[in-house]
Formats: sequence, structure tokens, C-alpha cells
Amino acid sequence: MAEKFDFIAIGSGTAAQVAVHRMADEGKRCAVIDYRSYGGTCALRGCDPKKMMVSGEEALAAFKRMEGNGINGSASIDWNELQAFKRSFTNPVPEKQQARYERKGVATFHGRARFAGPDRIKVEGNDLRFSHALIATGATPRPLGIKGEELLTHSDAFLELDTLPDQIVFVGGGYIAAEFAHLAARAGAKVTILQRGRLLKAFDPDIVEWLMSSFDDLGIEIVDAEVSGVTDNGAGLTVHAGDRTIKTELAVHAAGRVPAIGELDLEAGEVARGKSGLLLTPQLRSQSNDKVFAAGDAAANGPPLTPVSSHDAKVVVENILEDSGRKPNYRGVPSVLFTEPPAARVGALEREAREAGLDFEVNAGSHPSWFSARRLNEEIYGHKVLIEKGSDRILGAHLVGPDADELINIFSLAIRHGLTANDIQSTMFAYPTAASDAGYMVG
Ligand SMILES: Cc1cc2nc3c(=O)[nH]c(=O)nc-3n(C[C@H](O)[C@H](O)[C@H](O)COP(=O)(O)OP(=O)(O)OC[C@H]3O[C@@H](n4cnc5c(N)ncnc54)[C@H](O)[C@@H]3O)c2cc1C
Ligand SMILES: NC(=O)c1ccc[n+]([C@@H]2O[C@H](COP(=O)([O-])OP(=O)(O)OC[C@H]3O[C@@H](n4cnc5c(N)ncnc54)[C@H](O)[C@@H]3O)[C@@H](O)[C@H]2O)c1
Repeated sequence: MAEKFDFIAIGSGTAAQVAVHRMADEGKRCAVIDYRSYGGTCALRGCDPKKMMVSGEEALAAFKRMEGNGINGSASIDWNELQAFKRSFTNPVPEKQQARYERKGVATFHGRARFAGPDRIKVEGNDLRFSHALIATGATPRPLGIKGEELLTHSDAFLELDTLPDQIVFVGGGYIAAEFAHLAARAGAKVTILQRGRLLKAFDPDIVEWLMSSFDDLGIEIVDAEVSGVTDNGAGLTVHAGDRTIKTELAVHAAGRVPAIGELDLEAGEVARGKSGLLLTPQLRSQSNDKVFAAGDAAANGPPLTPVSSHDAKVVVENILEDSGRKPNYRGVPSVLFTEPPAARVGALEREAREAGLDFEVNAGSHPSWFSARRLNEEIYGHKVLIEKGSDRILGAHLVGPDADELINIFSLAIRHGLTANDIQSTMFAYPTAASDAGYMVG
């Protein structure tokens, strides 16, 4: 006999959590399913653990910048201790989440869920029926179709390493490679990034160029090549890329992620999919099964970032409860690269704005002499802001340097709510803070 629920979420990451708690708060009978510990990528294997470890990196970088300027002695990263610091945050997460579900009367299941019919899910011998279901299964490393790809370590395992290897190769040169390369190199590893084409393609090329000296200072080697295979000779790995062969202790997959929807038996659930993912309506509902929705990385409707997963989940809940026809709005979603110093972007890239035929001014420059950089003895500090002619609205903002990760939120607010360059210039921000530079970046 199948157990009946108003709402079942497959996954327990940000998208599932937000949706399940909102549905439970409305008195709906809910279930949540995950085959791993509750918490999802951001809290357990992504943003949060990474940022806990980046805290160590920030402290060491600050020490190095100020060395000989009133700060002396020695400092280094103890990888094992930094791991323990990270685990002091991540270890309690699953239990806390389980307790929160139980307090709200949400049924919790552990195991791999798969559809067994258009309103049925099977998990570990349990047969569940639903009025509505949410596919919130996140993303998984993109299959590369290269020889020896099973020898690549994934980001989850990298963040769990008890010992940092002496040599590390990253396959791909996007977010994961850049962030982990900075962390590993600062902790003492010899790091190589193998990237096909330009590094950090999602970011403005000038911002990336200004950031490059930090990679050089850390001795990170960047090779423009396509990785074609990995072999293991027993004593270590060899990564093959173009005409290069690079010997290494560890090779990390940093070559993109795709929706984790391959094991859900979508056909049994009458949930249609195309080549690149689920076929959804603009309201995030399955085009073929109106009881099923998707959100976050699994939906791949917006950028694969945590705030997007949360936003999607709210849209889905509103569409289930009120049938409101609401569509997600990704305007002004910021994205931060947590290197040291960080880089950040929001809105249009200059190339995208030109391709869209927009009429705009570009305010850009590298300004290590500005006080925000000088006081930290940091050489990297640059911005590029796109301002629409006529309306004076901010179309895009691209930053690199100390506090870029916080300052970007001011531009995010401006873009999302249609604020103008003059609105930013006429706001009195506390001085001296990073935000007090925003007015100079648009004028
Ligand atoms: C290393 C790394 C760092 C990142 N850093 C940032 C950052 O700094 N900022 C940011 O905004 N974003 C970051 N991201 C992206 C962010 O983590 C994701 O966009 C976000 O966590 C996606 O949330 P979600 O709810 O869609 O899926 P997830 O949190 O991935 O949750 C999906 C869950 O579904 C479960 N699952 C999958 N299939 C099944 C099944 N068949 N049955 C049961 N359970 C299943 C999985 O075990 C998983 O727990 C990072 C990602 C990575 C990998
Ligand atoms: N700070 C953050 O917000 C953050 C941090 C980490 C991850 N993430 C999310 O996770 C996703 C995945 O991150 P990622 O770094 O794996 O992907 P990515 O899409 O950022 O970069 C992957 C890169 O790998 C390259 N590549 C692919 N195959 C290759 C090959 N065979 N040889 C050489 N290069 C190859 C691609 O050209 C691309 O530039 C991102 O899209 C991002 O949204 C976000």
C-alpha cells in the first residue's frame, strides 16, 4: 500500500529545503528523500565548506601582504587543522536538518529515489504517492568521455582530503579550478590548471587579466590544452593534454557540472527530458507531467548557484499553492569567485551588452592606488561597470580585489531594482569601506 503525500522533494539541498519547509508550514503532508546525508551541495560539499577553508587562505594572504609593514613572524596553512575547522561547521548539519524536518512533521527517507509512475516514487522498498513532486537532485560532474576519467577526483572528495598532495592537476579552468587552485597552492601544493581556451570564461576578460598576477604569485601553472585522458602507472597519475603529459599525485575534475537526473527513471514518471536536461514550462513545471516540478541545479533554468536554487523553490511553491503562473526572475543574480582576492560579476558582460545592441558607457580601470587596496597593501583592484546611456541604469558590474565579494551586492541591488548610476553616487556610504568606492566606479 503506497503512502500518500501532498508534496515530495527528491534531494535535500537548498531547493528541496526551501520548498519542503514552505509546504510544511502551509500544513501540507511532505516527504524529503536523499541518498546522502541531509544538507545538499552548498552546506556539505560546496559553498560553505569551501568558504570555511577560504577563511584560512584569507588569513594567510593578509599576513603575507602586511609582512614587513608592522606584522612579522611566520604563518602557514595546516591543512589538517583547517579541515577540522571546516568539519566543525559541516558535521552537525545533517542532524540539525533531520531534527528540523521531524519538528515540522516532514517524513524523511534515505535512499535513491526513482519514479515508479506519474504520481509514484520508490525509495528503498518504500512506495510513495504524491499530489506534487519536486526534482531537486542538483548537479553532478559532467561526464567527459575521456580514457581514465574514473581516476579523476571530484570536488566533494577534494574538500574532504585529510592530507594535501604535493602536486595537483585541475582538469578544466572555471570556478572550481580557480578557487581550489588558490587554496591548494597557498597551502603548499604545486598546482597546474589544464583549460581548453580562456581561463574563467564566465568572467570579464579584463577582470581575469587583473586577477592573473595572483595565480603567478602562487606559482600556479596554466596550460591552454584539452585534456584527452588520464593513466595510472601505480606510482602516480599522468594527465594527457594536447602534446603535454603531466605527472601528478591528484587530478581533479573541474570541467563543468550537469543536472543529476540520469537515475530517476523519468520515463516511468512520464517526465520528459531533452538532450541537455528536463523539459520544463517557464513556471518550472514538467511539460509532460503537471504534478512534477524542478528547481535549482537539476532544473538548470538559471545559473547553477545557491540563491537561484532558493528562488526557484519559492517560485515552485507559489505555483503549486496558488497556481499563480509565476516565472523565475534571475535579473541581478551576482556570482563571486572566491579566490584571494575575489572576483565578482553581476548583470551583462560587456560582450553580451554589445551583442544585445545596448547603448552604454564603460567605466573601467585598475586602481591599486585607491585607499581600499592601499590600506591592505593589495596590488589587485579593478572594476568595469556598464551604464546605459539615457536611462543611466546599471547594466553590468565586474569587480576584482579585496571585498569585491561584498561590494558586488550593491550593484546587484541596483540592477535588480533599476537603480541608476546617480542613485549610487548620491548615496552616502560609510567611509572608509569598500562600498564607498561604488560612487567612483560609476562616475
Ligand atoms: C565545489 C562547489 C562550490 C560551490 N560554491 C558556490 C558558491 O560559493 N556560491 C554559490 O552560490 N554556489 C556555489 N556552488 C553551486 C551550489 O552549490 C549549487 O548551485 C546549489 O547547491 C544547488 O542546490 P540544489 O538544491 O539545486 O541541489 P543540491 O544542493 O546539489 O542537492 C541535491 C541533492 O539531491 C540528492 N540526490 C540526487 N539524486 C538523488 C536521487 N535519485 N534520490 C535521492 N536524492 C538524490 C543529492 O545527494 C543532493 O544532496 C558550488 C558548487 C560546488 C560543486
Ligand atoms: N563560487 C561559486 O559560485 C562556484 C564555485 C564552484 C562551483 N560553482 C558552480 O559549479 C559549476 C561547475 O564548476 P566548474 O568549475 O566545474 O565548471 P565551469 O563551467 O566553471 O568550468 C569548466 C571549464 O572546464 C573546461 N573544460 C571542459 N572540458 C575540458 C577538457 N577536457 N579539457 C580542458 N578543459 C575542459 C571548460 O572549457 C570550462 O571552461 C559552475 O558552473 C558554478 O556555477 C560555483
